[in-house]
Amino acid sequence: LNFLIGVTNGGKTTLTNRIIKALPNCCVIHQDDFFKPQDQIEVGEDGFKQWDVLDSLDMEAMVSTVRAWMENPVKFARSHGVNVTPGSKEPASKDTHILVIEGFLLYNYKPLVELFDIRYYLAVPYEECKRRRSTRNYTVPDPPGLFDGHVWPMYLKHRKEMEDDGVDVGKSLQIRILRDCTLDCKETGSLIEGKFNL
Ligand SMILES: Nc1ncnc2c1ncn2[C@@H]1O[C@H](COP(=O)(O)OP(=O)(O)OP(=O)(O)O)[C@@H](O)[C@H]1O
Ligand SMILES: NC(=O)c1ccc[n+]([C@@H]2O[C@H](CO)[C@@H](O)[C@H]2O)c1
Repeated sequence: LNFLIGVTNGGKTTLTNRIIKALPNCCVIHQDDFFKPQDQIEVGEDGFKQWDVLDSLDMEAMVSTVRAWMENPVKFARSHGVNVTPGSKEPASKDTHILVIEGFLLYNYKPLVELFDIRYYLAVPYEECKRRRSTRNYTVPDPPGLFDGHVWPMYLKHRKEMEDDGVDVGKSLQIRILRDCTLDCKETGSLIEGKFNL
């Protein structure tokens, strides 16, 4: 299981799409697909719909989807239209199957944190993040002031919680990932950090 987490507009989806194009037997689960319907999103004291909190996501459904892949990656791949290499369905097949899970709030949900093998963290500075966000069209468009009033403060809060919980990123691996991902880093202008836990 590979986890790709990072700030909104850090380039997670872009990088994920490149990874799945480059690798066979590679499935992806997007956390954004698990947002609850709009009418179930709470409105905070600040007047904003609280999209950037765990309560806005059906995390149990997300974990069930991850478990479905773990139980039978070949079946999961086929039902999601992912090409599998011939022979993968043999019981003794040694083919490697990869799952990429990408999202902005993955490390703050314990049942998911327990499952990861490899994780990467994408970050972009405030100004760049705000600029990119302003070009996006989400299914529910950002009301004026949402970025500074909700999105960025929640990002800082969750990042701090993650660090306080000791979900740190390994330095040696960071170097290795930086080397492996030189191209992507240059292209995304993103900071990429990672940790292997094998
Ligand atoms: N290498 C890059 N250089 C410049 N802009 C980029 C790069 N990669 C992605 N972007 C732009 O940044 C925006 C966010 O990219 P992407 O959708 O991959 O991010 P994300 O982390 O998945 O965001 P979110 O979680 O909010 O959906 C897009 O408009 C995309 O075109
Ligand atoms: N995908 C959606 O339904 C949706 C709706 C409103 C806001 N968002 C934003 O998506 C980002 C994560 O990718 C978060 O910052 C949400 O604000 C998504």
